[in-house]
Amino acid sequence: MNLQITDGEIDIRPSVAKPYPGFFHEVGEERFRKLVFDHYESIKTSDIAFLFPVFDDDDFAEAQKHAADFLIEISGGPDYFIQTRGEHQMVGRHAPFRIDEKARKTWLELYIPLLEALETEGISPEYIESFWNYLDLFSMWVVNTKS
Ligand code: HEM
Repeated sequence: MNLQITDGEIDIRPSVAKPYPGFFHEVGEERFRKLVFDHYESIKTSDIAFLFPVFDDDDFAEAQKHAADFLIEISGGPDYFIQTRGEHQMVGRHAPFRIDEKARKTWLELYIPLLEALETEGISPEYIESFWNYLDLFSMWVVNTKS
């Protein structure tokens, strides 16, 4: 399975394909939520923890839920994010946070062991890769600060 991080550059926003719907269907909503939950848990002890509301359990749980709702929606699941948060506006929603290329790479790296675990659980590598490719490219959109 090929989970490589592409070098990004500030203000370069590539076109991005959504993950294959087969990824969400094969993983299932419960396991998908656990994936995003686990990613946020690993953020807590990472170099990018300072960007997130790690000192407020309720705010952190809300952030976790919003991220899962969004990724489920983008992966072909129910439109939870639009219903509760409105328009996606991901660039604007990330604008208050100083996100540089290094932070992006850390954010992505934290997904790698979690996605490798899905492969060992029997999820098709090509589905996992399609989700990864989405994260790899779309994460470039939210970089707003020079390293
Ligand atoms: C594919 C890439 C990404 C997606 C799909 C994504 C998605 C989201 C979503 C849906 C939210 C919640 C927005 C809201 O409900 O208002 C969010 C919040 C946030 N994201 Fe991202 N994100 C991505 C990449 C990143 C990266 C690379 C970083 C930083 C390294 C980052 C940092 C944050 C922060 C700090 C918040 C605010 C947390 C809070 O609610 O306090 N995101 N992201």
